[in-house]
Amino acid sequence: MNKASCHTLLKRYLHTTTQRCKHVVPSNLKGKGSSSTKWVTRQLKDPYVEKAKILNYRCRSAFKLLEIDDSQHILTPGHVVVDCGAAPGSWTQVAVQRVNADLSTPHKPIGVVIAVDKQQIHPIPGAVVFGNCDLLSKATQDKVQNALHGKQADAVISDMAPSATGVKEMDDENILTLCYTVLRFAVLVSKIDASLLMKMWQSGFTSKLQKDMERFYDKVKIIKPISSRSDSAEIFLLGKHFKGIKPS
Ligand SMILES: C[S@@+](CC[C@H](N)C(=O)[O-])C[C@H]1O[C@@H](n2cnc3c(N)ncnc32)[C@H](O)[C@@H]1O
Repeated sequence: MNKASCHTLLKRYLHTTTQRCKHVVPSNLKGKGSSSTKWVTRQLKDPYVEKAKILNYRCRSAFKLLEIDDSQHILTPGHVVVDCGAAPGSWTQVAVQRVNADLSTPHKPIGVVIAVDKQQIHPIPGAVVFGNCDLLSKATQDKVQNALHGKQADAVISDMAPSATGVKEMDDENILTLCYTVLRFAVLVSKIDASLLMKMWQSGFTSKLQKDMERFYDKVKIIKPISSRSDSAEIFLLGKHFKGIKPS
């Protein structure tokens, strides 16, 4: 293949992939010839990208949640789940499948999944979606709480991440702000025994966050799924068995 047709092929692939999973193209790579080519090459080699296309997931991230849930059992038929930072929607797709999976008892109540993101989310059958809604704002948090119609969440899951600036200290602080927002929100909307799964970038703040989660959850562990790229600082903190808020 000559250089021109290779470039056309990569451009076409980049176009179709970004239609599915816009946020995955790191903004600092967009428009930069060799870096974006490197990114496309990595995508082409990534088996999870291909698998996501075959299984109709909007994003390769689906496999991280599938993998975590297979071993940790966070999502159960009938569950109420809040998915924070949900766009383009692959975690929501997985959650909808898992909370509605019990076909053996047709009258069992079906699960509820509420998805929220500050970007647009295209409709996901079986989920209530709030796109263009920033979870840092009280208005968004109120909207999600109202959509729960008095129910409490069995699981709050968050794959939220800020746009990376490239300045590590700033990026670490930005994701930490998101994590504490999710923790506070989870404490507000969760039922006793609920779970909280959230993404964090490994940093000096990780153990403090883990300790703070332990005030509210019986068990807190750090998970790095195989499907999470090994060169990424991404980790997931999982809190299980929400203890509720004890009066001090
Ligand atoms: C890695 S993506 C999530 C991918 C998603 N879990 C999936 O499987 O499709 C991170 C998302 O966090 C969202 N996000 C970042 N800050 C946010 C905020 N303050 N409120 C809501 N969403 C936010 C971004 O817009 C982005 O869509």
